Amino acid sequence: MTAKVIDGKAFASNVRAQVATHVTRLKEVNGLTPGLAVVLVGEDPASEVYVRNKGKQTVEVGMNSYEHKLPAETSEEDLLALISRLNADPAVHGILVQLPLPGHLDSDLVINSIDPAKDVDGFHISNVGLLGTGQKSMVPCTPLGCLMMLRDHHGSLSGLNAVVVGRSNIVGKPMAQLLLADSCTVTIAHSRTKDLASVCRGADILVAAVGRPEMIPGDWVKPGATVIDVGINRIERDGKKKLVGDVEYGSAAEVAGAITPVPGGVGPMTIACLLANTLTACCRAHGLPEPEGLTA
Ligand SMILES: Nc1nc2c(c(=O)[nH]1)N[C@@H](CN(C=O)c1ccc(C(=O)N[C@@H](CCC(=O)O)C(=O)O)cc1)CN2
Repeated sequence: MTAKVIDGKAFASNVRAQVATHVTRLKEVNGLTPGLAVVLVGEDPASEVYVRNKGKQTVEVGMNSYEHKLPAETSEEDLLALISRLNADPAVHGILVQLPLPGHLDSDLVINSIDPAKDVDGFHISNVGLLGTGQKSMVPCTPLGCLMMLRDHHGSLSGLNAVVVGRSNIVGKPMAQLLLADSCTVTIAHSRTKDLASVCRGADILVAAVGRPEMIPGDWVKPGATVIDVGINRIERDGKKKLVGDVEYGSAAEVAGAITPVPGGVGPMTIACLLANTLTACCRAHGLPEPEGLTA
């Protein structure tokens, strides 16, 4: 079997087009323009690229983008003061602090200082709790993107065996909650899981989010399974720099029914879902109906 390749770039472009249509209507009918504030502390090169792309795509869908670039040595007090101002600003519907933060800043403290209604990353402890208890929340962007692609491919996910490899707060745990809410039977596996290979072989849906280059080979994949590769690992091979996922793409694509590539799979969906979440936050802030198909 050769797997169907799930094209995240095309999917993300479609999500952005839907967001743009809603934004146009919000402006025309309600006189509202959703606004997203992105805060970057320090000069991490990958983060700078992500933040630049976030700002560019925010403007492209017709929203207002507010970028705050702070020096690496910014104090916690100054960062919290900025977030407090953004929380109070009615033009800002979404706030995002780019991760990772420099080591002297307490990420949990910073994230939990964001107004949960504006927490478009879905990382605030209130949103984590709401998601875990099946209540309306802001949903983390990467898992939301994975869910959209899975729903599109399968229709219903009900009753499917899903294995999520990785237990991070940003991807693994929220992904598992979303799959559970869609009535999958969910296993969260990780580096200490016994016989990880056979756990993975039981998965109809295999989500790899461990951050270890090509850790999952094709013979861990159940024939016909859907493989969602969240890994973004920069490696050097034959003297060339390369981006690979957590799954060994070549061997897995021979066995799987469908698979996301790296690059061009899950990655582009992260920013598309950030825009969708900002739109959702704006609609909720103004008591308007939420955009259909763009939330969990
Ligand atoms: N506050 C947050 N910080 C971080 C998040 C997040 O969701 N919120 N996620 C990642 C970085 N990230 C967005 O911030 C992100 C990662 C990857 C991509 C992407 O499009 N990847 C491309 C490859 C791009 C490349 O060449 O590097 C792909 O997979 O095709 C977008 C956004 C950590 N921090």
